[in-house]
Amino acid sequence: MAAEYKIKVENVTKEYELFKTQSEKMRSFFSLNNSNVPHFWSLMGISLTIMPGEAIGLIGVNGSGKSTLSNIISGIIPQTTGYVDVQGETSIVAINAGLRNNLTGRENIRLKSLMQGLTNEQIDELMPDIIAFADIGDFVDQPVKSYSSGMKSRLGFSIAVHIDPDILIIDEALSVGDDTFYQKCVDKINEFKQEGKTIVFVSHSLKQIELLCDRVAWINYGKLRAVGETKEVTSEYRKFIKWFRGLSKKEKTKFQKEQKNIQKNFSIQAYQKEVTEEHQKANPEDKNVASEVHKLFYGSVISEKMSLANKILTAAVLVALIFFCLVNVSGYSITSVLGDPSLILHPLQHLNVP
Ligand SMILES: Nc1ncnc2c1ncn2[C@@H]1O[C@H](COP(=O)(O)OP(=O)(O)OP(=O)(O)O)[C@@H](O)[C@H]1O
Repeated sequence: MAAEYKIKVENVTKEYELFKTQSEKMRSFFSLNNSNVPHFWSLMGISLTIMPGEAIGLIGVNGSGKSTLSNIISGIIPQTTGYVDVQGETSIVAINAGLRNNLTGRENIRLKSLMQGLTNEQIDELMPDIIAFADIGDFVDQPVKSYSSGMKSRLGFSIAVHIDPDILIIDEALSVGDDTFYQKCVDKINEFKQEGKTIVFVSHSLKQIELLCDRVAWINYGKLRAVGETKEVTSEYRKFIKWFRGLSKKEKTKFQKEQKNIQKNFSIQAYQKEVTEEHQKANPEDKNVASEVHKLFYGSVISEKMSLANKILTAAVLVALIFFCLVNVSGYSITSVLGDPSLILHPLQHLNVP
């Protein structure tokens, strides 16, 4: 049976390790203990269901996790834990996502369309419409790095809407265009809505959100603070913004620091325990709640980190490889070297170095 929803995220979290340097990141790959690296939880358990044909707005202050969530939904980055199910093809338009700077506009159109599964014939057919909608003139054959942010946004938006996705995710992409382009986008988004397509719209502009969205989710420092009717949630959010602006500079810094500390000190184990207890309360007879919640947390996750077992295995393979290389160079048999490892230091063979 087909799912009723279009997008479902349950108990989704996202953790980042804040490495200071690239070499620190490399070292952590082989290290057995990463506890010295500061951790940051960009999302701390988000659950949200989005229905077909719905236009849902994501709002929240800078750094609250809106782009992280929209990138997880569009499959650009994996979640750390939790369940994500997206029924259909997504296409994301974001200010800084998707376009390759060294390629021309035309090449970007082809690349992105191919990545979305279109054939070259389909792309040839769509090309003039995409270029016309983006309205970037002769720049279409120039590298994207020479575009203004408005031009990039127009091109990104044009590609995204013309490849006809089931789900359109727009992350702040309308904020850099001029009024004429903005109106064109609004018309296109309304067209999409009438066709019953699903839209996830990330914006700091409450006016745009109120104009385009049926429902709004307010993400606040990694948590879902409210979700519901657009007017109700934007009104709550406006109250929060007013309260925040009323604080002194010192109070603002203190508040933000406290929120960030909560995100740094978030415990996934404690959260999993909390969710397990909630599920157990709702289903007191269910004996398998703990394993069900564990599956919900980790069942559909592709781990970005190497497990301890994998690290040990990789290290063992490396050591074995080095050992066999040394034995080979030494000229002794493996059994001789195993009997007397010091033989490796006195090779029978000598490399003929000119
Ligand atoms: N690759 C990364 N490494 C470390 N931290 C990251 C990374 N990407 C995002 N973050 C952090 O995650 C948090 C959420 O970022 P995100 O971009 O999702 O917020 P946002 O709500 O979209 O913000 P904005 O409104 O400014 O676009 C921020 O504190 C950010 O610094």
